[in-house]
Formats: sequence, structure tokens, C-alpha cells
Amino acid sequence: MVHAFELMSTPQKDPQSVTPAGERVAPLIDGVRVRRAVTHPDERGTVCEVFNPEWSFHPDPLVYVYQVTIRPGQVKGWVVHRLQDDRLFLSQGTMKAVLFDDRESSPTYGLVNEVFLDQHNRGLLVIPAGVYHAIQNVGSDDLLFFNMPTRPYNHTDPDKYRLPLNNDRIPYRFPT
Ligand SMILES: Cc1cn([C@H]2C[C@H](O)[C@@H](COP(=O)(O)OP(=O)(O)O[C@H]3O[C@@H](C)C(=O)[C@@H](O)[C@H]3O)O2)c(=O)[nH]c1=O
Repeated sequence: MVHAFELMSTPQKDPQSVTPAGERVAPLIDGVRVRRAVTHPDERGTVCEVFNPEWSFHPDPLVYVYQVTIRPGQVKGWVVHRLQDDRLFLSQGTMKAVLFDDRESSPTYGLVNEVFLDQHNRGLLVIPAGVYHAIQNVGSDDLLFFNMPTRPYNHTDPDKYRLPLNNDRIPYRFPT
């Protein structure tokens, strides 16, 4: 994404981007949620909890898990589901998740979000059905994340619809 200040010749003052507690101030698409994970390091390695129903972070149970890798610089998407919510957990690498709210009944219809997660700031990201998403590896090593969708994958009839990265529906362009 090209930042506004990169296009201007007069200096622009930074607006607030995060609260003192570190929470982003930009509005999220309705139903999109991020839960920051805690990684416990010690001299042997680390431990990081991925998903716990006790967090009540999402009402639906854990029914299916798969892992995804993305090679440096590559983008997977745009994808949208009609039936399932995605619940992504970033494990390794640096992820840029771009989301577009395509639900006409949504209070945030048309809104675009960029959500960044990396192995130093892991998290759980909920992407509701009807929200387009494209995931880019903006790091230098393979990106690894887990998806725990609210429905198992239907191999004979996938709940997955795609648009090309450049299309006339989603007002976002990935830098080339
Ligand atoms: C999702 C999935 C795919 N597959 C198969 C189908 C296909 O032959 C191969 C690759 O699948 P796909 O092309 O759907 O995978 P891909 O396009 O890499 O899908 C990914 O896209 C990004 C944007 C995401 O959000 C991820 O959750 C994931 O769905 O793996 C399974 O066997 N089980 C599964 O659960």
C-alpha cells in the first residue's frame, strides 16, 4: 500500500495509529477480530497457545485445522467463503492480511483492512464469511499459519470463491 505521505511534498503530521495500550485505532471490519498471543520464551525455546475455547474468542467450536505456507513475496487470494468463518493463527514469518467487507448488510460494507502479524507479535485473526481476504508474505522466510475454519473443508464442494488480485470489485492493489 502506498502511504499518503509518500505522495506529498509538504510534511504531514502523523495521526494517532495506536492507543497507549498498543491497540490500533483504525476501525476493523464488523466481525473481524484479532487476539494477540503470548509467546513464552526460555533458554530451551518457546511455547505459544494457539486456540482455547475458554477464551470465548469465537462462538463456534474447533472442528478442523490445516496449515498454510506462503513463499516470500507471494500472495494467496482473493478468497471469500459463504458459509465458514476463518480463524487464522500466524505461527512463523511476517503476514499482511488484507480484508475487504463485501457484505451489503454490514455496517462496514466496503471497508478495507490491513492486518499485520509476525512471529514476534503472533495472534489469532477471525475473518467472517463474506469478507474477502488476501494473505501476503511480506517477510524474507516462508510464512506459516494455521487456519481453524468453523466448518471442515468440503473436498467435493469447497466453500471457496476467488477473484484475481486486480479486479474491479475490491479497491486495493498489491505493490508489484
Ligand atoms: C483448504 C484445503 C485445501 N485442500 C487442497 C485443495 C487444493 O488441491 C490444495 C490447495 O488448496 P487451495 O488452493 O484452496 O489453497 P490456498 O489457495 O492456498 O488456500 C489458502 O488461501 C488463503 C487465502 C487462505 O485464506 C487459506 O486459509 C487457504 O484457504 O489443497 C485440502 O486438501 N484441504 C483443505 O482444507
